Amino acid sequence: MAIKGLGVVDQKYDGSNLKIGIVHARWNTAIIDALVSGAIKKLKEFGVKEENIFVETVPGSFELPFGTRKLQEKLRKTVGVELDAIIPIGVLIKGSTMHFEYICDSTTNALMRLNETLEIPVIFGVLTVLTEEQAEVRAGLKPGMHNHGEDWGAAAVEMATKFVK
Ligand SMILES: O=c1[nH]c(NC[C@H](O)[C@H](O)[C@H](O)CO)c([N+](=O)[O-])c(=O)[nH]1
Repeated sequence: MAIKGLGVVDQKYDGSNLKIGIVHARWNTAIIDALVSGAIKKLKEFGVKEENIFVETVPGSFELPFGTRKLQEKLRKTVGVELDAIIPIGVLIKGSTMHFEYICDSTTNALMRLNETLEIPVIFGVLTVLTEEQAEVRAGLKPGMHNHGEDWGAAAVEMATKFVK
């Protein structure tokens, strides 16, 4: 029996009144696109309306914290929308230098701190993998493998329902 993983996701959460932001990087786009699709698919399964899913992109994962914080501010200013949760999505793949480690660590800590700054759940949607194969597996791009983007969508709905609405 599989041990690791989120387990059964309780479908009782009603996402029909939730407004969810997704900020995704544009590095490793084949993986990003699969993760974003998985997150949106799961959000819709919980009843989140398409018009209440606000997607913005940034160049790379290092820009996710700034883009995540500014998306909430931009939506508040332009369309008067208050988000109930945000899902930053990025894919960091180890190269031949220490660049990967520094971006993983700094971005992860910055996103964690945003949970306090923004007062809404900021879901950790950043893959930090050693190979492209690991990224494909976690984006559900290998037969029978699970798309972690779905877990992030489910986490956003649960956290927003329990602690924001
Ligand atoms: O999202 C990523 N950004 C990456 N670098 C760009 C970085 O996030 C910034 O966009 C860039 O440094 C400009 O600030 C990556 N690598 O360098 O390998 C990567 O794998 N993934």
